Amino acid sequence: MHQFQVKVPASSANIGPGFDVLGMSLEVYMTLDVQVSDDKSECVLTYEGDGAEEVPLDIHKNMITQTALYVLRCHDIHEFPMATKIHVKNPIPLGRGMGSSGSAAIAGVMLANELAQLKLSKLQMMDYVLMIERHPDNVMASMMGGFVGSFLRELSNTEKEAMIPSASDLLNNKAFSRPPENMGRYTKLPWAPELKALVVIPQFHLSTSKARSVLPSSYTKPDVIYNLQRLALLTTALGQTPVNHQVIHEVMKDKVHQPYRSQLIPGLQTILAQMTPESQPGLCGICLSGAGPTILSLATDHYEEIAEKMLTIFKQNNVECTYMVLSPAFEGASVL
Ligand SMILES: Nc1ncnc2c1ncn2[C@@H]1O[C@H](COP(=O)(O)OP(=O)(O)O)[C@@H](O)[C@H]1O
Ligand SMILES: N[C@@H](CCOP(=O)(O)O)C(=O)O
Repeated sequence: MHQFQVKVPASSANIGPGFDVLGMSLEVYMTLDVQVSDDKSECVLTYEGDGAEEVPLDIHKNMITQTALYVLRCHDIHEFPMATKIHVKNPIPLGRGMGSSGSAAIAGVMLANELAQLKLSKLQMMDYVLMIERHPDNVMASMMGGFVGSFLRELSNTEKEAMIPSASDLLNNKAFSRPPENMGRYTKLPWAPELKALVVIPQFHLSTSKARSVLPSSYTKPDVIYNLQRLALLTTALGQTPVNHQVIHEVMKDKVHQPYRSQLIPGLQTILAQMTPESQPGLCGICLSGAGPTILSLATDHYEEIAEKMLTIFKQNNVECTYMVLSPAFEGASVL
């Protein structure tokens, strides 16, 4: 009997101006409890947690097991070992901007790595994750842990061909290509210990693909410079202690994705305009978490007051929410 547990944290990506660059892992974990026995029974997938009514239990339709089967196919293995039993416990809200799809892709790659004893490192596993997620910010933070900056190296023309099949076609075995090697690069960034993440989670879903589809294909030079200036200072400001609330608030502003996504998230513009360190003691910065609709606030205290103010504004826009106060998950994804 081979037993193991895969544990993957949620993430909050972008952190304002760091679109597709910055992300932080959050102490909300999805776990997979896996048993492989010697009997000849079928593979069984069970699930509890967010979205239980929508997550498919067919291993050829569930994103976690589809990802695992894709990784196995890349190693000329075409099925799970007989009698593999996988129980998923997932508190990460689906489709809310807390990295659920990234965490699912990571879990699937780590599942394959363990089942087939592929002995892939975290960075080697990231190549497979990036064939599914295609941007490194959320998944590098979940995989490596903490506050993380990342980028994708330039690919050769041959390597670019490997990226032609869509993630969906790879997952559904409608196309096949192996990942280019060492695609992702990252660095762990300092984090001020007094900073906590307050996530206010609207009850409606917003798919990342939808939220990416409303972004323009080009930007003005002033808007690019606006984000570059803030991004450069943000990576330092979040690591300095004591934190400077006013500086963090200013350098967490964005003009690359949030203005275009506000049409999809009622209340976002009002919240970003009204929530400042002056109006909300304890608040540092505030931004969309990933592709949304969740909003991330970084604060040093008064978390409940900050949350209640945002819940009120969302309620005025007919949006019901929940909230969590979280620290970064500094250890990232793991197999126990
Ligand atoms: N634990 C999971 N198990 C299976 N599928 C998942 C899981 N988590 C996420 N997904 C898939 O990813 C989708 C959400 O991905 P996405 O739109 O990128 O939103 P998010 O901001 O949560 O990453 C879900 O609708 C589901 O199809
Ligand atoms: N940079 C991406 C981040 C998506 O994060 P997710 O948690 O919503 O999957 C984007 O903003 O599209």
